[in-house]
Amino acid sequence: MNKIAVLTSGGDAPGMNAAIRAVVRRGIFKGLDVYGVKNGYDGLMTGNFIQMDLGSVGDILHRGGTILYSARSERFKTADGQQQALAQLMEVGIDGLVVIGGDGSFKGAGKLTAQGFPTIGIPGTIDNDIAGTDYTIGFDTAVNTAVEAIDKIRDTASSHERTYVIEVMGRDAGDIALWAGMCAGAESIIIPEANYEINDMIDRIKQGHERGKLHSIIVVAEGVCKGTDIGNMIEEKTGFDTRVAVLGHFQRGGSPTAYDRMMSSQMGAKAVDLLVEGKKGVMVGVKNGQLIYTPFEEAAKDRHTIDMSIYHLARSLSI
Ligand SMILES: Nc1ncnc2c1ncn2[C@@H]1O[C@H](COP(=O)(O)OP(=O)(O)O)[C@@H](O)[C@H]1O
Ligand SMILES: O=P(O)(O)OC[C@H]1O[C@](O)(COP(=O)(O)O)[C@@H](O)[C@@H]1O
Ligand SMILES: [Mg+2]
Repeated sequence: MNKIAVLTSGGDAPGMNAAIRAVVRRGIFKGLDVYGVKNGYDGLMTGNFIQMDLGSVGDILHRGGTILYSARSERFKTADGQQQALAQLMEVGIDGLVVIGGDGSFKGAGKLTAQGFPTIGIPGTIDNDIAGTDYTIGFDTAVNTAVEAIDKIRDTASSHERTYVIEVMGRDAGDIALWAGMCAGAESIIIPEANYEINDMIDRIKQGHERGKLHSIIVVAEGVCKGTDIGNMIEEKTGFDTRVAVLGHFQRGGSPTAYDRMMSSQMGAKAVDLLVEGKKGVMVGVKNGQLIYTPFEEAAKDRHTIDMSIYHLARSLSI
């Protein structure tokens, strides 16, 4: 293994830059030439490579986003697109590729491995929705951003005695909603992993009101429904003054937390070490605090699980 490349793909996540830095610096430390691929799989197909030196990743550890840019590429999903990417990798003489991204990106990386090209994945998505790892880079920062926003909304909700529905990100997963809801003391948390009963939620809001709790915070994961749908139902069934806030892409930006920087640094270095050891077709992950790796197919086969004990605890603490 002499030359490796790294790219970021799918939705960006705070900590991706820290992971790029770790891949580049660990690669150079191990005597490798390291290339960055710009614009994810799009750049792989068009040969948008740049050689990275130690200074190229200076001053990025603390920055959100990704200096390599990210993309979602429909063309790369085709066999033709994948052949084109392999041809570009051959032309530059790249021996191994590190893909920082989410579940979709690893399906793509798996296709390259199936053609014999060594690829290693690093889980980078705010959604924390990847099986084979307890943690994905960016989740902690996104949750902290959401909690900070909800705390601020609570101030005004309380002053105006309003009910607030807050829609957070999570395409198919409720992790951000669960953690943000728990940590910001939401009265109800609505996630795709648990059946929600609208009447139960309404009863909880009404019971709170009867006890003198005149504002309520409901957190809903975007994967369940729109916050406005819940807001309209609440207003209709309670008559309480209700507002809806959609946190949106705000959750994807910002300086990564210390935890995200730590995970990015460890996973980035581990990915390079695995390539050097001759591993391919695996995703780096963390289980019970230990760095591990899982074949892409296994990570894709299993469904990511959420800790439902947190859901039940949150319900019991927000009565
Ligand atoms: N089945 C697939 N085969 C090949 N490439 C894929 C496949 N699924 C996704 N990809 C590639 O990975 C990119 C990122 O996937 P996406 O699901 O958008 O984000 P994420 O990786 O964050 O989950 C897609 O735009 C596409 O180029
Ligand atoms: O940036 P886009 O294309 O609007 O995508 C939004 C989606 O991306 C995410 O922010 C992150 O998801 P991925 O990491 O799978 O790309 C989801 O929470 C959200 O549903
Ligand atoms: Mg995804």
